[in-house]
Amino acid sequence: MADTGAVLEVNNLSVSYDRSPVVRDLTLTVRSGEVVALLGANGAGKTTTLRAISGLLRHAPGAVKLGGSDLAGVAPPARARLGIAHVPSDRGLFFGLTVAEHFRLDGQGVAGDIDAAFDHFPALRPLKDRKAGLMSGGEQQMLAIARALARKPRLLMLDEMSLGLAPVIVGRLLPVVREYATTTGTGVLLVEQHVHMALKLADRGYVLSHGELAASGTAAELSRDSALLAASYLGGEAS
Ligand SMILES: Nc1ncnc2c1ncn2[C@@H]1O[C@H](COP(=O)(O)OP(=O)(O)OP(=O)(O)O)[C@@H](O)[C@H]1O
Repeated sequence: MADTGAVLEVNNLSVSYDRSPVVRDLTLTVRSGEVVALLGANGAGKTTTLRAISGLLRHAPGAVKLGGSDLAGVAPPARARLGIAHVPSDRGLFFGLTVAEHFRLDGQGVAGDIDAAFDHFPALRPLKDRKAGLMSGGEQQMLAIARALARKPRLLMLDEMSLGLAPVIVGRLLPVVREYATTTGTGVLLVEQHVHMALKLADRGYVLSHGELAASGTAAELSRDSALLAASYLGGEAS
């Protein structure tokens, strides 16, 4: 088990689109081996937060640190090389490419790399030569996550991995992520609509409301405070 230092530190992060602030003064931490849930209603600023951490949106100096190093001014590809893997909600796949070709595209072409990725998701193994566009939503999400894991990230960010998937499928994917974090020390920041499912396996969580931090705590604490979660969530999923 790796050390438990902070992999990601977000300090007073503020992000604007065309000068309208969308994320305000957000501070959060993801430690090595932790799964941290980032929760909140539609439009609360979760995706914007992940995009700023990836370097796709500008942020102030000191607002995003990876392993203690300030990432201000570091471009997205360089952040990826430093160990940030970001799986966007559309999964970032190429429908005309096969499973194996996705790994080759990422420079993970050797059999050992692909095999290690398939160890996390054995269901992908027989689909090696299948085009992503011909796979089910669950299989596509497995590929998207396996691709990210094959890069052995220090920080894995998953945006709405459950989008379009049946809860039973999500219930199979999330434990793989949990196990990966625990065994490798990778920190995971998980944006998830299925609040209860996320809090069941997360260590801690942060709740965003209108771009600001509305609550934070251990997953157990947040799960108990269903009134607060529901209030922050508008949709009332937390009841
Ligand atoms: N490219 C953009 N230009 C302008 N405003 C944007 C842009 N992307 C998002 N927004 C706005 O920023 C706010 C936060 O959006 P964001 O996607 O970060 O929320 P979210 O919490 O991830 O919600 P969702 O679950 O709907 O994706 C919303 O009001 C959204 O309309």
